[in-house]
Formats: sequence, C-alpha cells, structure tokens
Amino acid sequence: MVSPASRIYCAIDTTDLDTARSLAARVSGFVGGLKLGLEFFVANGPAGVRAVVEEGRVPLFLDLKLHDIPNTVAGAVKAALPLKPAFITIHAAGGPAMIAAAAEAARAAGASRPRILAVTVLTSLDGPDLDAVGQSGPVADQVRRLAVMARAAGADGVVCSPVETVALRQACGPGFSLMVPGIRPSWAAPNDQKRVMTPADALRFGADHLVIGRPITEAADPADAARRIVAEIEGG
Ligand SMILES: O=C(O)c1cc(=O)[nH]c(=O)n1[C@@H]1O[C@H](COP(=O)(O)O)[C@@H](O)[C@H]1O
Repeated sequence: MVSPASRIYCAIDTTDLDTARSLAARVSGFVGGLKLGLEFFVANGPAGVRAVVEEGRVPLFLDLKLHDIPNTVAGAVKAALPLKPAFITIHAAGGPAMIAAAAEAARAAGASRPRILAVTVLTSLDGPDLDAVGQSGPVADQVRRLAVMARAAGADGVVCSPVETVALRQACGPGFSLMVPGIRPSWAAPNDQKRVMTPADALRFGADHLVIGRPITEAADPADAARRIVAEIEGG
C-alpha cells in the first residue's frame, strides 16, 4: 500500500528563497513531494526551483497553471522540462487544443515526462463565484465537464476539490490522477478555501494526491504538523 505521507505534496507558497529552502529541508522527510507555484516562481524563477528541489530531494510539482494559446503553453511546458517536474498544471478552461499541445510538449521528455494536470474549478470558488464569471450551473457539473474534456484531450489528470473526487473517478476511470487541494485537517482554518475536506476523508473518497500548504507551512513546527496530518490519516 502507498503510504499516506507519500501522497502529500506540500505547497510552499512564498517569495522568499531562504524560507522555501528551509521549509523544504524541514518537511521533505514527512511528505511525498513539494509544490512550487506562481508566487515562488515569479520571484525566484527556474534557479530558485532548482535550489529548493536540491534541498528537498523529493518529487517536484510545478504549479504554473498555464493558460494561453496552444503554441505558447507548449513552449512553456517545453521550457520547464529541464526542471524535471513530476507534475505541471495547466488550466482546463484553456480548451482541448491547448491541453493536447501541453501533453505533446511533455512527451518530448520520454519516460520521465511530467504528468500534465488540468485545473478544473479552483477550490477557492463556489456557485456564486461561477455565476459571477458567467458559468452558471452547479460547480460539480462544471468540474466534471472540464475533467472529461481534459482526459479526452490527453491530460494525465486534474486538480479538483475533495468534494468532486467520487464523481470524477466514475467519469474518468482508473489511472487518471486526481490531485486534490482544499485540504484542511480538523484543527486548521479554511483561509480562502471554500470546497474543503479533511485529509483522511479526501483519501477515503478517492484522491490520489493531497496538496497541503498553510496547515503545514504556517505551523510553528511544520515537520510536526506534517507528522500530525499523517497520524490523523492513519487514525481516520
Ligand atoms: O493547482 C493547485 O494546486 C490549486 C488548485 C486549486 O483549485 N486550489 C488550490 O488551492 N491550489 C493550490 O493548492 C495550494 C493550497 O494551499 P493551502 O490552501 O495553503 O493548503 C495553493 O498553493 C494553491 O495554489
């Protein structure tokens, strides 16, 4: 069985390179991988990513949430390949041609290629937020529509909230990665996340990987927070 710790990607969201390196060193023994996203990448670029990966020595999830015309997204995926990420994110809303172009660009890396994950509906959004951007209808329907389209276009998986995993497993089948943020242990604040679940419940409902940031990184002792989360999963 895959250990609970190995399913956790710790989101390191900071602009400060030393803070990121220190967090990577402290938590990497207790999680399966590290996620670096826009906040870190805009401030520190590929060199910063390399420095953090060197400190952590665990798989990298490069969360750039690419969303542009197919040619531009393919170019960005290709440019990220030297960083050897295990996962790269694109926005499913970029459409099938953009997703196919990203998948094709990733294939250039051969067997060690990054898995392309399509972000469905951000976990910080709920029904009224979708209404506000003209996507009326239940969030679950929009997530499902985007996931099915992303799979058909060649994505390896999606980023979705823990609330949608059961429906997506049914719609997309086995072998399609469900990367799940919006994870909050019972003792953590939701912050800006709206569609949330505890780590144990998210895994029970079929998440392949959990993305957990602030409950770990803002704890007084991040390594201990990661340990407590794993214990909570094993106990739950
Ligand atoms: O693509 C993501 O990783 C992502 C998608 C999404 O829908 N919601 C979401 O929170 N994320 C990321 O997951 C992380 C969650 O962090 P915390 O809310 O601090 O646990 C952040 O780095 C977000 O950028």
